Amino acid sequence: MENEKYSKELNVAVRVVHMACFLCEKVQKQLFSTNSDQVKSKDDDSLVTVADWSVQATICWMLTEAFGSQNISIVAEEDVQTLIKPESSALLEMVLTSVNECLAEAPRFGLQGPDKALGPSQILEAISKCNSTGGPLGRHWVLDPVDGTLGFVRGDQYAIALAMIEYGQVKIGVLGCPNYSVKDDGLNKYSQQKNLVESDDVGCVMYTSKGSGKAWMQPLILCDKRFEWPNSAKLIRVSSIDDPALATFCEPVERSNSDHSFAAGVANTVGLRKKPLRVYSMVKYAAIARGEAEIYMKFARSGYKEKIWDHAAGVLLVQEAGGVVSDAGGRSLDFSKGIYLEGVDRGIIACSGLALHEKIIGAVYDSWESSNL
Ligand SMILES: Nc1ncnc2c1ncn2[C@@H]1O[C@H](COP(=O)(O)OS(=O)(=O)O)[C@@H](OP(=O)(O)O)[C@H]1O
Ligand SMILES: [Mg+2]
Repeated sequence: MENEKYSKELNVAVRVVHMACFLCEKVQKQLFSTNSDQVKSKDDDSLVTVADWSVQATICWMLTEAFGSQNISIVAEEDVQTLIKPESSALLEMVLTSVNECLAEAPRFGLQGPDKALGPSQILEAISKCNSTGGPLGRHWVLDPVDGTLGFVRGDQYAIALAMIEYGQVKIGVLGCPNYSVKDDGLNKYSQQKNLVESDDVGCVMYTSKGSGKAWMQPLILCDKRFEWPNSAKLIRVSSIDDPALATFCEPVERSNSDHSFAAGVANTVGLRKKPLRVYSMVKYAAIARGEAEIYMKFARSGYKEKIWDHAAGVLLVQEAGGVVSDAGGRSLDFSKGIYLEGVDRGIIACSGLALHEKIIGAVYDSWESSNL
C-alpha cells in the first residue's frame, strides 16, 4: 500500500509536530503570564516570532537528522533575514533557549536530539535551510510553524502544519492543534482560560498519508509523560450530515482574509441556517476532518495568492477523512507550482461530502456575477 511507503516519514513528522506543540504551548503560556489581562502588548509580536522561528529551527533540525542533510528540501514560512540583524540579538537569544529546551525533550518523544545544546550559528543554519521553493520535482517538506498568528497571540486556535509533497502531490499531512481539545465538540469545549480546563482536556495532533483513506488523531502528551506510538490514536472521519439546514460552515475570523458577506450569500443560497463558525488557522480543515463542521469556505480578496503551507496538511487530512477540497470552480488545488497555489479560482471550498460540495460550488457560480470581489 502506498501509505506504508511513507511510514518512517509519517512517524517522524508526527513526533516532531508533538515536540513543536510542546514548544508553542510553553511560549503561549509565557505570553499570557506576562500579559495576563490578554490585552495585546508590544511583546506579543516578538513572542509569536520566537515561536515561529523556534518551531522552524526545531523541525528543520530534527528532519535533517532523520533524513540526512543532502536529501532534504524544506519550504517554510519564515526567513532568517530579520533574525541575523544585530538589533535582533535578544530575539535570537530567546529562540536559542526555546529551541534547546525543546530539543532536550526529544527522547521523551522517542527521537534523538543533539548531544549538546545548539549554538546560534546552528540555529540560524537550520532556519535558513528552509529556503526551498518547492515545485513539481522531487520531495519537499512544507511547514507553517505557527499558522493562525492572530489566534496564537489571542490565546485562541492556531496550528503547526507539516506536509510532505512528492512530485507535486501531498503525501503526508500532520496538523498540531494545541488548543483544539481531543474531546468531542473540541472547538466549543476550548476555554481561553486553559488552566481552568481539566488536565486531560488536551489539544491534538492529526495526521494522514495519501491513499490510506484514514486519518488519525492523538492527544498531546502531558509534561511528565512519554510518547509511545500509537499514543492513543483514534480514527477521525468527516460528518455524514448532507442536509444544508443542519450543516455548520467555518470561515476565517478576519474579514481581511476572507469575504464574510460573500460567504453569507452563498450560505443563504444553499440553505445553510447555522451561524458561521469563525476559527483561526488550519484548525478549520481539522474541524471538517473530525466531523465537527461540514463546510469551510475562504474567499480571499482578488489578487491574493494562497501559499502552499497554509493548505497542504489540512487538505490531505480532509480528503483522507472522507471529504472533498477544491477551488471555488471545482478544480483540485495544485501544489506543484512552487510556494503559491497558482490558479486558484475565486476561493477554497472544503466539504465533508460531495453533495454539499456541489451545492456550494453551484451557489458560488450563481452568486459571482452579482458580487464585486
Ligand atoms: N490578505 C489575505 N488574504 C487571505 N489570506 C491571507 C491574507 N494575508 C495572510 N493570509 C494568510 O491566511 C492565513 C490565516 O488564515 P486564516 O484562515 O487563519 O484567517 S484568520 O486568521 O482566521 O482570519 C495566514 O496564515 P498565518 O500568517 O500563518 O497566520 C496567512 O498566510
Ligand atoms: Mg499560515
